[in-house]
Amino acid sequence: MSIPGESPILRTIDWRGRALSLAELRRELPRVASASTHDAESSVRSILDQVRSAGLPALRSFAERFDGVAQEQPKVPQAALDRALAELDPEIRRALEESIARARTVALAQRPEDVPVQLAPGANVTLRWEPVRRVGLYVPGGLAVYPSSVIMNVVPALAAGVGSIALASPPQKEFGGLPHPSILAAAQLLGVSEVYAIGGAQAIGAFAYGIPASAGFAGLEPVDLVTGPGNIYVATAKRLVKGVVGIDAEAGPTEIAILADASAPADYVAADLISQAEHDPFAASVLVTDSAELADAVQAELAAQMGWTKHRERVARALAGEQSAVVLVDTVQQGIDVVDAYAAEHLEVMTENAAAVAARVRSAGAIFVGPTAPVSLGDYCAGSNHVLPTSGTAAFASGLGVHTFLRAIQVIDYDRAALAAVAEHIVVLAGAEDLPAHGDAVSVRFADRGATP
Ligand SMILES: NC(=O)c1ccc[n+]([C@@H]2O[C@H](COP(=O)([O-])OP(=O)(O)OC[C@H]3O[C@@H](n4cnc5c(N)ncnc54)[C@H](O)[C@@H]3O)[C@@H](O)[C@H]2O)c1
Ligand SMILES: N[C@H](CO)Cc1c[nH]c[nH+]1
Ligand SMILES: [Zn+2]
Repeated sequence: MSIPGESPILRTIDWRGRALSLAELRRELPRVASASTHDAESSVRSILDQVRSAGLPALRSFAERFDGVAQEQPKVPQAALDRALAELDPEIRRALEESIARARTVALAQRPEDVPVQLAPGANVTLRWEPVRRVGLYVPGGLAVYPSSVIMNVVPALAAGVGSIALASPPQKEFGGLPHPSILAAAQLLGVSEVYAIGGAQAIGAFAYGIPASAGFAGLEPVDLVTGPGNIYVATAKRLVKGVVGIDAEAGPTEIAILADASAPADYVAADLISQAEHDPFAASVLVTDSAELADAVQAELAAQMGWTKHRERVARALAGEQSAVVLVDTVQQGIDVVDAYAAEHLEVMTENAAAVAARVRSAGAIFVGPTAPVSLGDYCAGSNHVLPTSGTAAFASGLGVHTFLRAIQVIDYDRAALAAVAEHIVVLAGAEDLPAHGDAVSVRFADRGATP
């Protein structure tokens, strides 16, 4: 299928006959978005500093500079939320409602139970799940607008029992400086009324540090946790405010890796690679295959499909970037080793016995099994969450879910007899650590206090 003389869309990394080295893989298939995150760091740091020190005037100036919007204050009035839902296209409303229903079913089922453990009569340790008090949810709106990300952020937060939710999305010039109406409508559908027209790093700063009230603006209370996806500026800002507030995983520019063998339909593979490349020029699309024939067929399909795909310029930049490639391997097992080392945000498995192969994968934000589970399904309507770890952080981080919005509190409840049973061990260990006051704090409870006067 490859067209002789036509240059391939994706570069090829030939890993056949080579042992896998994580360091080499990282060098040959770099996360360009991650490298650019470091470049963005100094400008993002300055944005955050200005938001922290100047508050509202800084937000105004960034809205003007980055979004081309003259903004008095960023809070979206309730009337605008009402209007957005009233005017929402009924077909889009039905699709959003289906997406919400599926996400909610999954999120509610994933709520963990408390874990009470009795170690002896009167000796109890319980793991108690408590929702985060107040969260700030970011919904992107630069190159594309993401009402689906409203759902992915809000539904698990509500399922976890978060009591206070603020949401921010970039102001849009063509909508009078408000976020896109579909975003407002999705927020209103979910009952979120604290919505701000703030984009990028400045939104993350506003959530982390809060914005004091001033004339005509009631202020923005700082949050305890910031979640949500975004471009390199958003991802960098989240990384920089971590510690001041909690963050979910890094959910930066989108990535798709596809592990496929000769059984995979080349047109599906190409369509899926393009689907995620259309998010961002920094998006990564990677095919890992043991079939040189499939690789050729996918290259030809990419060339054909790029002829008609709407955002072909963005897609072409993403596919031509160093972050995108075809990786040729000897076997599907070697392919599993490569995708494990790569730890993609999204991994599709399109091989014979896809479920069995997927079960052997250890690192990915989400795994899509077989030819009828494309990433687009998870983006909108699978019931799974599309806010997922990027840049290899899937090696240690998870996608957004109810767990993101919960904290595990350990509750220790020992009665006197239960404490007495371990008192000696505590005194001994405290002595071994040369922290005798720790032992004394136990011994005092068993000392004879004499008769009460
Ligand atoms: N990993 C995930 O879970 C996930 C999910 C959905 C979307 N995404 C990603 O989210 C991103 C959305 O990006 P987007 O750009 O469309 O929207 P965005 O809302 O993330 O970014 C737009 C904002 O970026 C800021 N900005 C633009 N240029 C800037 C500059 N030069 N300096 C500082 N700030 C600047 C502006 O404030 C603007 O409002 C894409 O990369 C997409 O792949 C990731
Ligand atoms: N693929 C994105 C996650 O990286 C999510 C998304 C939203 N809309 C379309 N796609
Ligand atoms: Zn997508």
